[in-house]
Amino acid sequence: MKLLLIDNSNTRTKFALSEQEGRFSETFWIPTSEICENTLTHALHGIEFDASLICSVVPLKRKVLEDYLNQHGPVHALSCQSPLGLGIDYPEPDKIGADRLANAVGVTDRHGAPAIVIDFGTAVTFDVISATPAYAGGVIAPGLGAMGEYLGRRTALLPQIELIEPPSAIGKSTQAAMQVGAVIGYRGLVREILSALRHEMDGKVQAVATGGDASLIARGVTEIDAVDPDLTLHGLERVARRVFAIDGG
Ligand SMILES: Nc1ncnc2c1ncn2[C@@H]1O[C@H](COP(=O)(O)OP(=O)(O)OP(=O)(O)O)[C@@H](O)[C@H]1O
Ligand SMILES: CC(C)(CO)[C@@H](O)C(=O)NCCC(=O)O
Ligand SMILES: [K+]
Repeated sequence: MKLLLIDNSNTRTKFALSEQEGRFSETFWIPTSEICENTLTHALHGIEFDASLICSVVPLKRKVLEDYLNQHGPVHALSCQSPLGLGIDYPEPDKIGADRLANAVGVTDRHGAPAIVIDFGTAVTFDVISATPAYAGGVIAPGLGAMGEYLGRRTALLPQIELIEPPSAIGKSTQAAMQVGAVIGYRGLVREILSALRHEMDGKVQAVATGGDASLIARGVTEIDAVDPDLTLHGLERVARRVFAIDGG
């Protein structure tokens, strides 16, 4: 059975086909702002699949995706009601972003629990999975992109910057100085939050990073144990296999 997995996030919407567990083909992305019936028809032209699973944190786009995919077979939208294989220890489970739930499933399945998963996307999210395993809550902070963009928009003299490793901590240009603030400053944010989370948990807890900016920020941060770029997709696949009753689900 061929599954179409869709991660509908605020910046990019990622698509992947899965026929064999853990192997993704036909992976591509579309800017989320451009998701409409037309772009979907073009992007999915010639791609065959039997069922699809949507993980959306953009309700209007989720509706467009669901309406389109419903014409092409069974569709499941990931939520706290989905067969996650995890408990949820949280006062209002239906308020948790579907991507955060997918990340919790992915990290538990691939790395075990307890764990902290950090997703460096438009926002950076930290999600905690207890030893049970159960989703226990987490942290939402501005993404690295937002940190870079904000100063360029709100000041007269500061430019937009490219988010790359600065050559030294002492910035020798406006751009370099801003890159230190964003990239090195961001690593400090990550270390401090991880330390506070681990302080409230028992024993050794691994931290796994994913999302667009994960490899840049994780560089040299020993508090992050692994970078797993496709963690959200793996979580989606795991849930899809259960929903559509595929072997190994
Ligand atoms: N080709 C790219 N296009 C857009 N962003 C990119 C790209 N490559 C890396 N990035 C970085 O990835 C970040 C966005 O990450 P990602 O694609 O994981 O976002 P997202 O999943 O849409 O975010 P979110 O889930 O928070 O909405 C941006 O801050 C940017 O710095
Ligand atoms: C935090 C984001 C934007 C990260 O993609 C998403 O998970 C979301 O919109 N969540 C809803 C609020 C919450 O998770 O508490
Ligand atoms: K994401």
